[in-house]
Amino acid sequence: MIQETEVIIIGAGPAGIATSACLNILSLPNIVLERESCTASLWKNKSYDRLKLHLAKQYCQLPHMPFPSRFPTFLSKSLFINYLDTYVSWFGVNPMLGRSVESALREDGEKCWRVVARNAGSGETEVFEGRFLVVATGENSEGFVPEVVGLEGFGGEVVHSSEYGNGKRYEGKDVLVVGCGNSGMEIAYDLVNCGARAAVSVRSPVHVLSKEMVQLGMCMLKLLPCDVVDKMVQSLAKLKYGDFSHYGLQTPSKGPFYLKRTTGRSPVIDVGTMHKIKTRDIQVLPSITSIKGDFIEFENGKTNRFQAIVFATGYKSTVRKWLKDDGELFNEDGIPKKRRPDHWKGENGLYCVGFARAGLLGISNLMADVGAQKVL
Ligand SMILES: Cc1cc2nc3c(=O)[nH]c(=O)nc-3n(C[C@H](O)[C@H](O)[C@H](O)COP(=O)(O)OP(=O)(O)OC[C@H]3O[C@@H](n4cnc5c(N)ncnc54)[C@H](O)[C@@H]3O)c2cc1C
Ligand SMILES: NC(=O)C1=CN([C@@H]2O[C@H](COP(=O)(O)OP(=O)(O)OC[C@H]3O[C@@H](n4cnc5c(N)ncnc54)[C@H](OP(=O)(O)O)[C@@H]3O)[C@@H](O)[C@H]2O)C=CC1
Ligand SMILES: O=C(O)C(=O)Cc1c[nH]c2ccccc12
Repeated sequence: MIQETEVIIIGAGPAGIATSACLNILSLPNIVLERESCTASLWKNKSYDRLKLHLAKQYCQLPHMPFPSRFPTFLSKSLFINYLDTYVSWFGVNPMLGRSVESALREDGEKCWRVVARNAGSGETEVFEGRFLVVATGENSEGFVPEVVGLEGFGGEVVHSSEYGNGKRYEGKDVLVVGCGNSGMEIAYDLVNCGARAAVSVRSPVHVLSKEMVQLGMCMLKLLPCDVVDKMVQSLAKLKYGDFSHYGLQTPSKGPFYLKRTTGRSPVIDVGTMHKIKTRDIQVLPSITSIKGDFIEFENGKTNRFQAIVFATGYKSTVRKWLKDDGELFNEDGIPKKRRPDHWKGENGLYCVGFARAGLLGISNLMADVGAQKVL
């Protein structure tokens, strides 16, 4: 049996549920397909316990439902999840859960998209057809772990940051966190607070700002050019944190907001990690070259023993595995070829949401991007 609708939305994270809500308001029939057993699975099941939103709440709300004024400026994960659950029920979003999309294609001459999904309950495949297809599977669909010589022989525990809840079971252990993005830097801090000895392996320069500096920068960007804002927040960062190069952390030559705009890479928003690096409670180490048993060798030639590794090495989009005939919308990494605000619209009824390289802010801005082009 083929299930027919107007719009098929793949993914029930913040982007997918926001899209369905907007369509429900317009009374446009839609089906949301979600591979996991709940909505917003990244937030509910694949992020560490102490996670808080780094951006102020006005940058993280979904369309048509502002956060209540009683909510704090920076929401905890649980408050954000409560908000998402309320959003889903308020706008009648009703995803079909346990449906992992295996292919989506639009054959030549056909007027609709045909989507095949595996039902986790029955194990059978199901077919859906719709005039429009919205890809909302996210930039963080799958954890990325790099190939490291000798990793398979490592004796300790190895997890990706998406599997890390908290540091309780690492108490008293030596743990290496690979990657110094927001996940890696916060997990290292959490590990030390839980009684582990943590080190972070860093391969590239990184900006570190406080959440207040980011908030100030975002306000100033409405009035001032990016390079001026970058200079101001970098001066504030230097005043607050000082020079971290002698601890092993270099600063990029381009500014933090310029890099966010041009590459999507976020600055690290410090949650206390920098102080722990200063007090040498967290060690900064260079890239890994190889692993021999429990010993990990680094680019500076030094070798240290670790009992666990957390790969906080980022994520991959999985669009390329199942989306066929996407025209020119996505590149080979499953990320839109065009930059915001032109990134969301493909051809033949194909759209994507949540790929603006701007987190929740990109989803929050969705209606502004669409409105600016007068499509709806
Ligand atoms: C640890 C962590 C913390 C973050 N914190 C912030 C933050 O504080 N602020 C911020 O702005 N951004 C943050 N982000 C970025 C985050 O990705 C976005 O905020 C937001 O979750 C993106 O929403 P999304 O709906 O586009 O993607 P997701 O939330 O990833 O949702 C995509 C959904 O698609 C489903 N899916 C994937 N493939 C398939 C398939 N083949 N078939 C069916 N369903 C599928 C997934 O199961 C998932 O539920 C964070 C990311 C991580 C990893
Ligand atoms: N509270 C919040 O708001 C939070 C937000 N986030 C957001 O979620 C998204 C994902 O963040 P995150 O999980 O930190 O992933 P990121 O992609 O931001 O960071 C990955 C890190 O791993 C490094 N890395 C990748 N491959 C290798 C390799 N082969 N060897 C060594 N290092 C490697 C990268 O270095 P390189 O720079 O050299 O590529 C980078 O430092 C980001 O947008 C982030 O801002 C995450 C956590 C908390
Ligand atoms: O949390 C993220 O990864 C984001 O992309 C959110 C975000 C959007 N614009 C920014 C500018 C500076 C820091 C974070 C963000």
